[in-house]
Amino acid sequence: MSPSAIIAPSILSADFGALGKACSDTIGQGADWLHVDIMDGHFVPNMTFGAPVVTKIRSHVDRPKEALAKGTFDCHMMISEPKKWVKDFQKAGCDLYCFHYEAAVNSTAAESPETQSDKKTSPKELIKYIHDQGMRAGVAIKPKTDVSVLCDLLDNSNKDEVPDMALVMTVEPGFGGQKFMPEMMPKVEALRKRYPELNIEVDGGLSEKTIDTAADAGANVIVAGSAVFGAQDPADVISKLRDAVEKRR
Ligand SMILES: O=C(CO)[C@@H](O)[C@H](O)COP(=O)(O)O
Repeated sequence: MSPSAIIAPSILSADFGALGKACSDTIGQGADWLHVDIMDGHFVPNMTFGAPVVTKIRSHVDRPKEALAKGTFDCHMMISEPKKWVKDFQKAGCDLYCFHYEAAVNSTAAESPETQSDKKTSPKELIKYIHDQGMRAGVAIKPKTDVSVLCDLLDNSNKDEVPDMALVMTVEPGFGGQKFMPEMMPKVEALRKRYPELNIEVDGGLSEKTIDTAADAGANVIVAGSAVFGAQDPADVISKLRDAVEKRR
């Protein structure tokens, strides 16, 4: 049986002027996780916010002890230097640090003084580093990236270096409100077939109209920004997204 449905509203579509309340409201409306889009204006052509904002919004959400409980902060790091910010986000209350494979393989920047000699960190080293800080690690791929890069990481026998979640982007990262790309579904199908228990997240253009396609392919972690925060009844949308995933398990 595949893992249970996890609905993670993307707060990119929330009211940034009242972000703390928006986060606690969406958890109250049935969301499991909060999907927090971190953009640096370099890896993607848009900017959001950094760790200090995560610290503040974290204080608005109850945090049960279990790591994968309601209110898990699922931070989607659309940034060019993913290793540089691991410790800051851990301190801020991030539970799941999801970096982009493309950023990790291209990152050549020096980070904190302790890692300055280590100019390049491989994705598997970065996963271990995230685990060492006590967070779960996710790896995201952009639409043009082949799913085989995720399989290579997931097939590693050293569990410390294996991601806890795979994120298949269903839009080009950078903005909310874009059109879902159904042509990404073969990636999700391939992952689900090979890793029945993996948390597979899809992100971009998910709504009541597109959820069946994603759920049929095997996605169980559903990110939805405009569909939830733009809804008259967000609780109803969250419930419908969940039902669509659950009925296929
Ligand atoms: O990562 C991103 C965009 O880069 C997403 O998380 C979007 O914020 C999802 O928004 P919708 O497509 O659901 O409106």
